[in-house]
Amino acid sequence: MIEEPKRPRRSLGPLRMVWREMLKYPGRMATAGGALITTATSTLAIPYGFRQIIDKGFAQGADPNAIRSWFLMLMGVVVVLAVATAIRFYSVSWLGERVVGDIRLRVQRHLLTLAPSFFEENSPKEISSRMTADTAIIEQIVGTTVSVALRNAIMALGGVIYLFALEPGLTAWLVIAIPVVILPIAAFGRKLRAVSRSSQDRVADIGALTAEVLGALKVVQAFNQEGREQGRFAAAVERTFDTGRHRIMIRAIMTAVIMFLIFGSITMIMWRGAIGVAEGSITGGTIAAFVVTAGIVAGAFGSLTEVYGDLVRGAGAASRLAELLSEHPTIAPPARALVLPSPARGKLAFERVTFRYPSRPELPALHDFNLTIEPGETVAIVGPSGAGKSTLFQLAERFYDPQGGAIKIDGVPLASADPAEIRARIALVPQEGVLFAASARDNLRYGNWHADDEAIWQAARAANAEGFLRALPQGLDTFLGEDGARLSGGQRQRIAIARALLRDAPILLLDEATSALDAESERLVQDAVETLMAQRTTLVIAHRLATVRKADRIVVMDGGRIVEQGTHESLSGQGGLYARLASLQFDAVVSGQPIAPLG
Ligand SMILES: Nc1ncnc2c1ncn2[C@@H]1O[C@H](COP(=O)(O)OP(=O)(O)OP(=O)(O)O)[C@@H](O)[C@H]1O
Repeated sequence: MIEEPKRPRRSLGPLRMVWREMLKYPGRMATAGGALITTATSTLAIPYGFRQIIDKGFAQGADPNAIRSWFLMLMGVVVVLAVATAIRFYSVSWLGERVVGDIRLRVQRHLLTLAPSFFEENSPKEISSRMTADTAIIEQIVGTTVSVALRNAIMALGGVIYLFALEPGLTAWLVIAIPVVILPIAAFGRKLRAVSRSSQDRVADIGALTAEVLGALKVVQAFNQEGREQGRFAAAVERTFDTGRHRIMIRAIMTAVIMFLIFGSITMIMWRGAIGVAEGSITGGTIAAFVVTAGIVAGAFGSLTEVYGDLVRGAGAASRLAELLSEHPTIAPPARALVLPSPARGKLAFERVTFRYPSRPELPALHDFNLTIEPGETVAIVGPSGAGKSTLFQLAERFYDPQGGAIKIDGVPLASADPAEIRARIALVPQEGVLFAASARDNLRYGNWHADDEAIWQAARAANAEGFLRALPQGLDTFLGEDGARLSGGQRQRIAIARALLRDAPILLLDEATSALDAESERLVQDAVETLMAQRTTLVIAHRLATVRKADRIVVMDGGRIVEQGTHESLSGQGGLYARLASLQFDAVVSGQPIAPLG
């Protein structure tokens, strides 16, 4: 949940963004506006009709035809009111849904252009809550609050004018009575909302405490802490009760005060009115119309007092969304992007690259780093955890720009090219096979949407994924479920490999999985990896002995620098970092033990 700011900004300025979105639908706005005015005026016409009916229709010896026409007219007003209300509700709710949909689309489109570093400082969880909670507030503003505000403003104004026309003397009393009634209600309402919020918080505490204690029940029982947990829970229950009692007390007082004020003022006004009727200066119909209209006007003012608070909340939500929209992408195509040479050769070079992650500026992840990978060459990167291996991938994909040096593909510095063009030349196989909640076919085609089933099966075969894909209940149409939960780790990796094969890019960035696989899976994945590496420039973060053996070159990294380079044989004999890492990690593979990560 996005937390409400402690001291909410009172400015309604950010709502301009919402207003601009609404203006894109002038037809709907006009329909909604027309219906709004119609409902407000026909609501006010009802007391006018009452007055006529009471004064004329109920009079002794009245003409039945006149009675009929007055009642028919009143029925007509009621029909207009009902239909216009439906149209108003549909149009404003439509606007609410549409505007929020449009804002969500805009925000998502913008988020997709931002560099990954943005999401390190702004958690995706918080952003997704802005996409749901904040947009829901805006939907309420557009779909309800604005229409409530306008309708009530029209009714309040129209009602007061009608009342003055009807009975100026009584209305003067009413104008004094309205603030006397409304202001305490508004003040109580605010207090009540604050207390309700803290009451909800206390209830949430109870939920959290219950979950915590039940989740750790074995520990609680093993340490004989039942008494302590009972005490903690009892304290939380009492706190909740106290806040609840405070809330209902305010509510009880509020009810008494409001009832007294409302019925008290109505009685006072009726009293004045009764004197008028006795003196013959006011008719019974006028009194009836006056009381009904006064009720409408008071209700309208009451609603208006709530509107401002809602608008402030809406402005807060809009400003949080506007913040996301105003975030500039740090990685963007240059004004005049260089075109990468065609056909692609697949040369990847890091030239004197120095890089620090924006969130850790004090720690260089790469130090004056030089590495050139020739077209078709396979380079295996090994090194201890935190050596900077994954950082090479992040920079090659241009998720970040280095502070010094350059990364070049086929001689073109990444910063001078369009990121989309760079990424089209790279196939990335991440350590964890990322799967989308979609069919197996779409998960594979993520590498290339033009691939037909024949190409998909060919890639699946090459990635050793054909067997399990064919065994799926609906073949390629099988839904892989949230995050591909229905597949094993090894199967997910092979899907990721098949996807990269379909992408058919000249450069392959492969982060070998560190998770232990059984021998059979391991062999299948290894075969698939080898098919994938053939004839491509490959940079592989290696965790398997088979991979480093196959590599043309092994680059050993530590602390963001290259410390050794060579082949498995040459490096094993040197007695350096590689030999140490290899003896710790690879012997296990050789002896058939589960594979442990090298990095
Ligand atoms: N997003 C990030 N923000 C800040 N620092 C980071 C980030 N990613 C990595 N680092 C830091 O940069 C350094 C290099 O990290 P990198 O992920 O490249 O190491 P690695 O060799 O791939 O390690 P491992 O084998 O554990 O994945 C580490 O000190 C790490 O803590």
